[in-house]
Amino acid sequence: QTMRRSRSMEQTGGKKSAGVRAFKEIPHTGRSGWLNLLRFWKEGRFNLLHKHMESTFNTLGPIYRENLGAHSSVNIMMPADIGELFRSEGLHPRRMTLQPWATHREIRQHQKGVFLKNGEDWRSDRLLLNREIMMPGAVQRFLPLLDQVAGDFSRMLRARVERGARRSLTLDPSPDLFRFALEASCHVIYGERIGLFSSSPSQESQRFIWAVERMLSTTPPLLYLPPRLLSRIGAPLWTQHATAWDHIFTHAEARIQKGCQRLASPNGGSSKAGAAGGQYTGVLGQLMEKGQLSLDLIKANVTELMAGGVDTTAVPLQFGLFELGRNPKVQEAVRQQVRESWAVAGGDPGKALQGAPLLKGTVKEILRLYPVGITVQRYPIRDIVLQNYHIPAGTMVQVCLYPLGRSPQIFQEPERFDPMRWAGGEGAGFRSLAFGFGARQCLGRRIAENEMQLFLMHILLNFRLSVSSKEDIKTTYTLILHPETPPQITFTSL
Ligand code: HEM
Repeated sequence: QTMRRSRSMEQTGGKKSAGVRAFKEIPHTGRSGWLNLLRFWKEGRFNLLHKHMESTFNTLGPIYRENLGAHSSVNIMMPADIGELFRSEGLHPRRMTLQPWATHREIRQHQKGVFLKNGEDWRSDRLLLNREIMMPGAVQRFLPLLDQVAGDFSRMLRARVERGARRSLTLDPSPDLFRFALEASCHVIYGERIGLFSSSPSQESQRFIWAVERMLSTTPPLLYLPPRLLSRIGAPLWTQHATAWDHIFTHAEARIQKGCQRLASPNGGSSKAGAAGGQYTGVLGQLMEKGQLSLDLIKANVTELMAGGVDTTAVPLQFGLFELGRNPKVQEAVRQQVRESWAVAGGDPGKALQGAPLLKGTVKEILRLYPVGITVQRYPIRDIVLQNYHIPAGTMVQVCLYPLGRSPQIFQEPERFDPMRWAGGEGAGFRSLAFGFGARQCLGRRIAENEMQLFLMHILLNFRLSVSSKEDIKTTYTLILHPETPPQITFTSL
């Protein structure tokens, strides 16, 4: 495909102006969405969507259109274009609706949380939730809870490692990482520890972890087919998807009921918001005490937070342990800073993180190379011009995070795992976007960032990490990006 542009656009410096005539068609991967979808299906390309995007940008240039089934998007990756998209997202930014999720809520008559809502309804709920999840005061409240879980995880692992004669253990840490992330989510959201680091974690939790994985993996193929039709004919894929969601709702419902009972008990509530006997009782407790959201909306949002909060942190931590293991010098530099900071922080997790900016850089670096969600979508509310192409208002524009993070046009030596790069100017302006951007960015961002940093802090204080092979990990996409085969990591006690 040749990528020709409007001459008059180039003459006006890329700004749409009165002199602009026809805009050329954006390069595309094929005109028919249904033919494209069939090709995707036949070639098993759904699981390699991130690689497909990367190679398409290499072939067609920094902007292209893709039609898949009934969906059509303009795909972009350059920071300047993303900035322009952000400026046109409006007061109620919209991303692509995950229709199978929405259909599940409608069929089961559940309320929708902020992930699925739009317009003023979304905005008013989101502003209330921000106060309990995103604002600095909320972070101060939940930081000690995350620190406790991360510290306990390290102690549990240390005890296992030291049971052997060699003070070292090689394992696939992914099952432990999922337990860590679920334990951390339950502590922050319900104010409750659920004992997942014991030798016999509950079956209920194992089922929850399984259900989230199944719900995620069945979403991408269902996105392109009409879920209402599939539910009517009882298609197996739809049945699996809906059953997985039902499990997730049942798990959340049980925890919420427990939380309600605890808060209603004589010493459960107190004059302090969200506190039971002066104790922080998690996001659920805060929301219930404030009473600004109805109980049904609290349930809907808490369920979404639980569904969105486990794999999204557990999976990048797998990649992170691997990258630190295969880059011993980087690992040592981060550990050095963490040790110094920990020594002066006096057990205060907030202070410890503040004094170790390389931890923040490490998390950014993990998400640059392995963004959990590979795209962020927006529908601009006004016509915009990207790469000299005219994009009408209402077009779905996708920011493609995987190609962005690995582009030599955007990052120097992008293949190098280098947390230091974020300390310099390289990070400025729409480059670190794994959590999205603007008012609609990830609601769990502060939880996730702190959870991952504290996890890595305790691991680096206790263990040296190594890997037997430095080969790149093959990745696969099932709504989130994860390793095709989880890497083995060697933990050696320090
Ligand atoms: C490394 C971990 C995570 C990553 C990379 C991530 C990424 C994202 C992204 C890209 C979005 C869309 C943002 C946008 O459209 O601009 C999003 C939305 C969201 N995320 Fe996360 N997420 C992570 C962890 C979490 C956690 C731990 C939770 C819950 C505790 C969570 C809950 C949500 C919710 C509720 C939304 C929808 C927000 C809205 O539409 O207003 N995420 N996330």
